[in-house]
Amino acid sequence: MRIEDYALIGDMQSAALVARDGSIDWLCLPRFDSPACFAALLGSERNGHWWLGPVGRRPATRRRYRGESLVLESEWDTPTGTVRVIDFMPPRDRNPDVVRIVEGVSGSVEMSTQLRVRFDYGRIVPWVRRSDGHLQAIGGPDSVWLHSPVTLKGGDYAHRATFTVNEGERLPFVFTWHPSHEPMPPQLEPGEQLRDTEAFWAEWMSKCAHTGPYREAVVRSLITLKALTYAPTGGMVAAPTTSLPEDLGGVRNWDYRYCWLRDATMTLDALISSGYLEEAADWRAWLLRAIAGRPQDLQIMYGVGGERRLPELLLDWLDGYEESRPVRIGNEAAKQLQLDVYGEVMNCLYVASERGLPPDDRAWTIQRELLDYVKDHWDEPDEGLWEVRGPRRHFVHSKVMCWVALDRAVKHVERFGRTGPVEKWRELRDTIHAEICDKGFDTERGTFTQSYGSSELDSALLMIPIVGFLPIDDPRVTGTVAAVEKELMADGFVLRYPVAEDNDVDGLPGAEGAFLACSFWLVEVMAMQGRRDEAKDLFERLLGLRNDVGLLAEEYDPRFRRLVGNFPQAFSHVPLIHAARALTADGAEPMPR
Ligand SMILES: OC[C@H]1O[C@H](O[C@H]2O[C@H](CO)[C@@H](O)[C@H](O)[C@H]2O)[C@H](O)[C@@H](O)[C@@H]1O
Repeated sequence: MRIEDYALIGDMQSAALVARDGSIDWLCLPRFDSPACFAALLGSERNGHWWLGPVGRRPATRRRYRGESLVLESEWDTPTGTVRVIDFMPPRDRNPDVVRIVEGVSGSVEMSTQLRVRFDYGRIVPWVRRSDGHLQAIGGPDSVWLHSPVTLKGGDYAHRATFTVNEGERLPFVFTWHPSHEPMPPQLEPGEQLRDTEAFWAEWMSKCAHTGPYREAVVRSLITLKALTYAPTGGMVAAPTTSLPEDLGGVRNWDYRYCWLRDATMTLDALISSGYLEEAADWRAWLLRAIAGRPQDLQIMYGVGGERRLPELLLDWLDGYEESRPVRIGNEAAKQLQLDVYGEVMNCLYVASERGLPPDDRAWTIQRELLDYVKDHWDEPDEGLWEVRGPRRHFVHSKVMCWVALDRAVKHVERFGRTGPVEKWRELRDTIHAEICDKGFDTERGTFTQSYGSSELDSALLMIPIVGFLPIDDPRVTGTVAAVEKELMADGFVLRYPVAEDNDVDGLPGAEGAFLACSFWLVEVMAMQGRRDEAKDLFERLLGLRNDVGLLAEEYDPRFRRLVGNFPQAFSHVPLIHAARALTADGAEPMPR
């Protein structure tokens, strides 16, 4: 299956990927970052999956989400009739459930299902038994139950059934996880769960403040971002998958099931600007707990519960998506120095205050400590927002975001009467600004560069006008935007930096596709420059990369015309929302974000 063949369902604690042919190929329980019980996505069906569809196994004729919800409907037209499968995960009460309801739409259709549970990322074949007519699979700490009027029979380490569904009939399947030492959880009534799940999403969408064009794309992005939040703590994952390759067949395979301060703050900016302040309050509480302690111990990412240790492990029993090895869990980038996150956190908390998030003294105390850290470390080299695995550098974007940290602190004082050494912050803000303009700008080429003294470009430089570091009509901005457009485009989309088989910009072998976030940033910048037609054209081409249910991965590889990287990716859906807003706004001022 291609990455774009998957749809997402989730319960704000974990998520599953449902293939176009009705197979659930990825599901981690009970949390986003728990071991997968279906890992066919990164190996084969032998690593666990749950297929449900008409016999003969073929892609659905059409799929959609039911209205503005995360309830998926796949329909197959067959020679004998039409059948619908409704897939969803009810927002969690106690145990995680996947509910699948088969509905006869017309005629009668012969259906089939195959369930292979493999705990621990496809490695553990569970012990399966039947109790009171229900199927239970147990392996170590995990237990799952399948409740259904359809009886599945075992053989060849899988459970299968074939059955007929007639017009007007409904046959439910409910798959429930619980810790294996606990008794079977109470059974759900699937029809009631469907109503409640739809009501949950309707209620959440009723708060959406987005007006203007592109509503459908913005709404799907908002729902996807909400699905990536971890409800118990307020944390949010960058994507629900690990190791979907940025380079098909290559080694650029990373685990995104963690809470990056960068991705999370950007997600919040998008949610806040769309009217969702509650998520901002939850995330601020998560942040304060996660970073509690000494500011020098701040990490750039955490587990969704605030965990700090995310050691990288290789799962050698998985072949990888289209043989893209290694499959990694954990992420060593957690230990990197990425100075931009200080600016992102300060900006996000400032925007939240502007939008009415009530003040919190503890939050301000921590912000002041973060500023102390910036004061002492802004002039050090770091790994930057792209988390390069090569040597540290003086990344221009990192320094710009240090400027943002101080700028938003000053504004916080000016606007909300907070106290702090504001004169010192102003001075340092000016010092950083002057150094960037001096050391990060190539006067001969008329462009800012990726790092001090380098000749490389970087699309993160598009953030310079977006965050308000320089005005959009400053010649240095004009030159940088022109250079990015000239040198970093592939098939009309934007690369983050000039990565190719024969250079070593990021310390990794192989190449990668166009980075979708950067392409959306260019839309925003073009809109600010008054190039509305070009901005609209690029934006609509980007929308054309979404799959049939509106989802985007991290990158698009123009060589293969395919989405690549983890999926669906918050870092792509966030700038989609900002770009849509920029196209409805008027003028060259940076968007409040
Ligand atoms: O390119 C190498 C790095 O790739 C990943 O980082 C990317 O994903 C992050 C999560 O969305 C994002 O915050 C970052 O800007 C991206 O470069 C990976 O997580 C890193 O371990 C890896 O070094």
